[in-house]
Amino acid sequence: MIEIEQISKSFGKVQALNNVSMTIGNGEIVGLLGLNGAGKTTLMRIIYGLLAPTVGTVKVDGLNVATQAEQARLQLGVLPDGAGLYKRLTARENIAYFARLQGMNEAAITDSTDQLIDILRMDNIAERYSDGFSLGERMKTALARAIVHKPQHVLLDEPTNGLDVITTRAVRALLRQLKSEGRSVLFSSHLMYEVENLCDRVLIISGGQLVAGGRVEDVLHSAGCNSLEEAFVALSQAEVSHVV
Ligand SMILES: Nc1ncnc2c1ncn2[C@@H]1O[C@H](COP(=O)(O)OP(=O)(O)OP(=O)(O)O)[C@@H](O)[C@H]1O
Repeated sequence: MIEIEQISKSFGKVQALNNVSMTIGNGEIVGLLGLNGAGKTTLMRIIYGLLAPTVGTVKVDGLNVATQAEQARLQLGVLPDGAGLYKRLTARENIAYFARLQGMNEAAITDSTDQLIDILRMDNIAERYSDGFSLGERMKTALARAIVHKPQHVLLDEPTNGLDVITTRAVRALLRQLKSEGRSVLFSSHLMYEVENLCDRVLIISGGQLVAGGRVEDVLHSAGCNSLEEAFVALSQAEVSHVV
C-alpha cells in the first residue's frame, strides 16, 4: 500500500501541491487526472523520493520514502515524465542494466526482459541502440525498464503517450496483469476513456489540490455529470489558488 499523508510542495511562489492525502491499495489501478501544471508529475516524483515534499510524508508498504528511501524504492517501478535512456545501449541492454541495478540475477533478468520485449512488441528494436528511437520506441523501452524487476507498486507518468493503438492495448493488458498479480498501479493520463476503462478509482488534482476521488461512477454522481470528461472539466475549473 502507498500512503500519502498531507503532502504539500512549493517551488518558490508556486504551490505545486497543497495538502494532498490518498492511499493506493494493492491490486488497484488508480488514474491521476489533472490539467497541465496541476501537480501530477510532482506528486509522482515525491512518491518515488526524487523530490522532498515541503510538508507531509509518503509511506510505501510502511517504509517512509524520506528516511528509508532505498528499501522503499525497491518496491517501486517508475516511468518518469520524459524518461531518458542510455543512448549507447540497445533497448535490451537498457532494460537489463536497470534490472541489474535492482539486484536481479542474470537468469531472472533474461527471463523478465524477454517477456517484456514480447508483450510490448519490441522485437524490431530490442537489439538497436536507443539513440534515434522514436517517442513510442523510447516509451516502450522505458516502460519495460520500469517494471522489469516486478515491483509491488508501479508509478507511470502518461504511459501510453506516443504509443500506437496496438501497443497501447498491450500496455493496458499489461497493467491489468499487474493488478491481477496484486500489484498497485498509479498512472497519470490526459485520456479520459483510458482512465474510465482501466481504473478502479480516479483522482482529480487541480491547482495542486485533490478535488475529487473515487470510482468513476461516484465521481460522475457527485459532480452531477454524465461523462468523466465533463466532470473533469467542471472540477478542474473550480477556483483553486495556485500561488502562495
Ligand atoms: N522544478 C520546478 N521548479 C519550479 N516549478 C516547478 C518545478 N516542477 C514543477 N513546477 C511547477 O509546479 C506545477 C506542477 O507541475 P507538474 O509538473 O507537477 O504538473 P503536471 O500535472 O505533471 O502537468 P503536465 O500535465 O503538464 O505534465 C507547475 O506550475 C510547474 O510549473
